[in-house]
Amino acid sequence: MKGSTITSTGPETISFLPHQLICIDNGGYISRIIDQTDPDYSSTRNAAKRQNQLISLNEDDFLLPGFIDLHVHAPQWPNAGLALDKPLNEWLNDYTFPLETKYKEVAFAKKVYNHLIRELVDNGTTSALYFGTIHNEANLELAKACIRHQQRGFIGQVTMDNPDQTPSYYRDASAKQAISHAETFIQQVVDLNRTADLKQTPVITPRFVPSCTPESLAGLGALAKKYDLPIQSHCSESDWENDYALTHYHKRDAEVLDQFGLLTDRAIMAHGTLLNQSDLDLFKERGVAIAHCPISNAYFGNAVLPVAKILAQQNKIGLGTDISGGYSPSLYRNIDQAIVSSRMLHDGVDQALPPAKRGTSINAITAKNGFYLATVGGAQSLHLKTGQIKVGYLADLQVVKAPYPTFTDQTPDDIFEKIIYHTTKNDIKQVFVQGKLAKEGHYETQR
Ligand SMILES: O=c1[nH]c(=O)c2nc[nH]c2[nH]1
Repeated sequence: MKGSTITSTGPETISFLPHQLICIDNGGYISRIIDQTDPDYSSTRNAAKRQNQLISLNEDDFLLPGFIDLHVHAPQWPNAGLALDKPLNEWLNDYTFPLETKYKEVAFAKKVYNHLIRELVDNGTTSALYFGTIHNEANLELAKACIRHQQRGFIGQVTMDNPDQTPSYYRDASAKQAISHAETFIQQVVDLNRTADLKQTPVITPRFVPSCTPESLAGLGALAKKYDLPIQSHCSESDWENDYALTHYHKRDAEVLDQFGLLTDRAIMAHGTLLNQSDLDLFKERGVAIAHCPISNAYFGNAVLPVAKILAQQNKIGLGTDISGGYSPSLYRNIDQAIVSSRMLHDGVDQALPPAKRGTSINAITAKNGFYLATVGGAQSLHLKTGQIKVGYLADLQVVKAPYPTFTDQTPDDIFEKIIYHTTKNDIKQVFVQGKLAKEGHYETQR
């Protein structure tokens, strides 16, 4: 591939390099990056051209790493944009659970999941961490849709067996049955992977503390250990959820998950808007990552996650769309919202207060911080060697056409910021996952 690359090199930094040749090996890894000043540049480019394997980007195209979405409720895609003004508990009971129960029909699952995965890939998302439903067969359709559309999926069979907090029409019959279904799903994905080029990963998925019994939480902790698998759940996502843990376990939400062996360095906890300092310290000690879902948090979070503080104290953190608590399938829009929310956290929101009392001491985040979360932060959270354009890393890439013409001279930082704020799926011309084309562009090879 020949063109300009933009990649995150740290929370505050990017590298912007024009005229690069990115060589990708047969396994889908970046094997070499050659600068135009390198004596091998012309011969390598010409050899690729002769073999009909050169993809050349235009001057106003840029090669970025694919994005990593750390929190998607796949079955909620038909509800994206609905009922966001309801409180979390009401939203779950009146909108979300009635929809999720429909996935007992495999044909419905197949239709929705194929549409969703296509949409996410078209928006530049090359890896994603999914909540499915309690239905084994539907979850398997989700894994198949990821393979079909060439996306690296991490897929959870959701566990929710607490009769006090789940409706009778949508719950696991017992803790024992929930654990057995979770184990069956792990084996089904292992079987599916035998014939798949792009491997999918099963994920241990207690929905959240309120919807599980202590027995299922303990069983899932044991299963995660037995198979050494990633774990996902929600943690301290709202006042209601925090109060539930305090009332029922006399512990904080994070401490309950920890008690059951669910906070490991492969765990990714969604939201965390109300994590306190001791929770964050516990997360850091255990290596737990936070999936920051800024659009969803604006509706259900009851607070703004202090991202600058979390980055400064080096907790693991990435970004999630949280479909359908978040309405947008685009991580670009979630980066934008993360920046906007952080500015409001810093400056404050109550205009009746004097400026000195209005905000907080937590700094606003930048486009570079957001880009880091959507790429490097996500990759670290999932233990993936991707998220950067770097030798030895997976070639998970997106080709973005600068959304608007440049009317004036622009620095690399200007170009980068405009891409972050303006890119829509129509500006993403091609997407590659593990070196293979996942979104068709209109490129001629060999230009
Ligand atoms: O944003 C959310 N979406 C959900 O589906 C959910 N379930 C528990 N807690 C949740 N939060």
